[in-house]
Amino acid sequence: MSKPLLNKELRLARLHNQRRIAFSLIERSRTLLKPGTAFTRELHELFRSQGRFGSKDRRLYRELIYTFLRYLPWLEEKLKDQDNLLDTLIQLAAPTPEIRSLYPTLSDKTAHESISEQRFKILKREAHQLEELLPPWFGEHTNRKVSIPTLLTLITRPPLWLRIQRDPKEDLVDRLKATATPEQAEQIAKHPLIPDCLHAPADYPLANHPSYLEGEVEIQDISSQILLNLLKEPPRGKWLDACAGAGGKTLQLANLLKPYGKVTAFDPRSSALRELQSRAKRSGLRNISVLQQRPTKGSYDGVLVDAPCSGSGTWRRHPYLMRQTREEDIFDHAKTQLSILKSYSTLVADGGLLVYSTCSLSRHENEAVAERFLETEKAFRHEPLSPRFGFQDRGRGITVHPEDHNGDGLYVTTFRKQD
Ligand SMILES: C[S@@+](CC[C@H](N)C(=O)[O-])C[C@H]1O[C@@H](n2cnc3c(N)ncnc32)[C@H](O)[C@@H]1O
Repeated sequence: MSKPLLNKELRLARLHNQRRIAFSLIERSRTLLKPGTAFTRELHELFRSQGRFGSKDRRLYRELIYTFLRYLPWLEEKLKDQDNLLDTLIQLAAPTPEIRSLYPTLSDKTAHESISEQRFKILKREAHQLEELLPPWFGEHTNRKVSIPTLLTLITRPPLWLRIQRDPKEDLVDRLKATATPEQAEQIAKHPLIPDCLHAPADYPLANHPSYLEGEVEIQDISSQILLNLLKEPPRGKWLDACAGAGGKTLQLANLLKPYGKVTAFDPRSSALRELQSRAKRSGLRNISVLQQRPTKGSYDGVLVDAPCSGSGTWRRHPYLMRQTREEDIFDHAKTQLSILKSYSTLVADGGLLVYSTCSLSRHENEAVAERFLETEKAFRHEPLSPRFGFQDRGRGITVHPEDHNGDGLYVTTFRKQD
């Protein structure tokens, strides 16, 4: 047998194997959709159970599984036909290098739709039908009508948003472009409106880039970056980031505070705090401290309560949440949010600011919680956010929708404690 023929056969055998593994993982991932299942952790375990999975394998199978979850209501019937399901998924998924390697297996050689928002058309559906992909209660919960642009955003994964954390010595954009493919390089640019914000394609290989390893840039979704830029006055003094998670906002806050203030971060998840500490170290910022115990005393000029929530604003990044969240979960979250907000409001100094935010698009977790808070906490008044980037606080906070800046969805409102 000649060598090229052998290579072709090996390649086909590999593709066949990849498709078999993908299908089995997709079937098994459906069992992780029960409400309350830690989907990402379980998926990680599922990948580990496959033995020798490298980062490329994980990227490939995750992209296929997440694509499946985005379109689940339309794809369930295709589970009966493995080849048909995989061919469809390969066309719907983002054309990453790993996905591209699967193209030749498409039986009908259909060209991949280059415009991500139009890919659903291969399923012979119209844009308005995309609503069928969302949980039926969702439209009733949002404070803006679920429009076609909303739907198109919710079914596509967002780009990689970066925040410039340190003034770069030389042109950062050029350095990021230097390690990108020509296609990726074309999409790397500074945002024209949002300070320090950079756009890169979702598949940009950032993990080993010196600018990332040395803390010159951090990963932070654009809407999350917008949040602190909407405060009426730049933050000053002593701040508490009460629900800091892995520190996305802690780092940005520390940057905005320096050299006039500092931020103390807390989160009940010690693993998140460990990640926060390593990111803080990388950033070189010295005005961040971490609390391992929930703070019960103290008086802060600002307290940020970025509360745990349903995460519906992050469905495009975490499509499993769209499949796991039930309407009753939203109401449970709202109760927890109100209680967390009230408990940390006691740490706000007289004249200080309390910031409440969620990455939910449900008004029950957002405006309704803020209203209930103001009903009982008479020392606080709503303080309107700054009208920037086209947003306007009409007395009920601001919702940044995923389609506004091609990022996550979130809600933010602020309360001033009276002197
Ligand atoms: C939306 S996430 C925070 C994201 C983070 N602020 C960021 O910018 O990356 C909500 C966080 O609240 C934490 N949390 C849950 N219950 C809490 C509580 N009672 N007090 C403080 N944090 C809590 C969760 O562990 C989770 O990390």
